[in-house]
Amino acid sequence: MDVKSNHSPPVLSDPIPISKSKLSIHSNLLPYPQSGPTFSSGKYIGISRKKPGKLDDVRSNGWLDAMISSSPPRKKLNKDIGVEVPSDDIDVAYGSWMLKYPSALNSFEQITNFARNKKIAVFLDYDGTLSPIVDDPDLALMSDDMRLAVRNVAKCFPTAIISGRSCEKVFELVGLTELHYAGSHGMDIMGPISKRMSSDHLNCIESTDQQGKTVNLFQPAREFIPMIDEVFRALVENTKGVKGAKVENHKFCTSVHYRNVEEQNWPVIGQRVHDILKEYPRLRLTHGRKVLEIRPVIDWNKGKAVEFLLESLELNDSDDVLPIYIGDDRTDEDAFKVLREGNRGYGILVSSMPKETNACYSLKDPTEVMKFLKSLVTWKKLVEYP
Ligand SMILES: O=P(O)(O)OC[C@H]1O[C@H](O[C@H]2O[C@H](CO)[C@@H](O)[C@H](O)[C@H]2O)[C@H](O)[C@@H](O)[C@@H]1O
Repeated sequence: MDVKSNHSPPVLSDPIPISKSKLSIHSNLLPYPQSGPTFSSGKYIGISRKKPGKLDDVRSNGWLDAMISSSPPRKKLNKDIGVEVPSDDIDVAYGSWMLKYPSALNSFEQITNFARNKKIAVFLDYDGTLSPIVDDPDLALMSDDMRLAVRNVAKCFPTAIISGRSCEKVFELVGLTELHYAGSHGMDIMGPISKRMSSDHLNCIESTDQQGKTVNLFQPAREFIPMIDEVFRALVENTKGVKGAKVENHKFCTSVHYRNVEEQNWPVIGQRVHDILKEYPRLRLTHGRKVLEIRPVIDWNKGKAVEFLLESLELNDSDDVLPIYIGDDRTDEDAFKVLREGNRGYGILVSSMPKETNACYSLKDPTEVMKFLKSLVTWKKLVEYP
């Protein structure tokens, strides 16, 4: 199945400005390290209160560049596409970027023509996709209209939300029981009950969800819970002097937000995280939207979570199924890549800025996401009851 073949091979924009060989930095401290194997067990290293490293670390290993380029503000100078350009030029750049990643709304007919006689499965990211990006992560609420749109979609198509937040937190924010949830970048999946999945996958057990419904719980990074908790506490301690910094514990990963930190202190926050992470070779760093995300070095991500959920939902026959994944973040690229590489479905990037992506289509913001979800429901009803 050739979902969309008119796109050149994707180039990720994640900045890795210097070669790994030039500096002898441990791979977990380089930006966007490759996923590695799962480690069976082992004691983690306690944090030694050593002298903090020099701020040069975060400059030389590319962290600072990645921090600066994440979530660039609109109508300001844009460093995300490599050069600083005024906002008018950004609009022009956005227009030509959209030739490559057309609006999923304008291309709706093309998408649904392809979906005819197929089962659509919908995967949604939360922050920046269903809720707008706001300064305080605790206030990233989705609107009632959006909740209704997601609910209606979930009634028509198998639907899952795959978020960087903990499963509990994202369920608390969304509050819908009609869909499946995967938290911690897919490392905490609450999927449909499946005997085959629990026998095929280690770390997959039967459990009950918040409503007492039996679910399949898949937690491939279970053994890292104490380590993440330890690192979370160290991060809280080490960043508490930096005004605006906020640390979140997502059980299988932890996030350090710098959105509200003065830009002049970004090297400080980066360096503090760096100093802690270098004590934990089994953890790695990824960059989100003004957030540093620390997670286990295991071969698992949102792309694997999509594959796992498709299998759990018995939707992994790719000729018959069209998965659609909508997300805004770098971590969503793993899911876009899975869909693109297998020619399996459509990735839709939510962005109002030009960005390199593995997605096929784009939507500007959560408002457009909502319009797209509503259109899917209308289309489904028309197909069913013409
Ligand atoms: O995978 P997601 O559902 O997109 O989660 C990714 C991160 O989202 C949250 O942070 C982002 O949204 C915040 C609220 O709008 C914003 O303040 C922050 O700057 C963004 O990075 C969440 O708080 C993180 O823990 C998630 O990892």
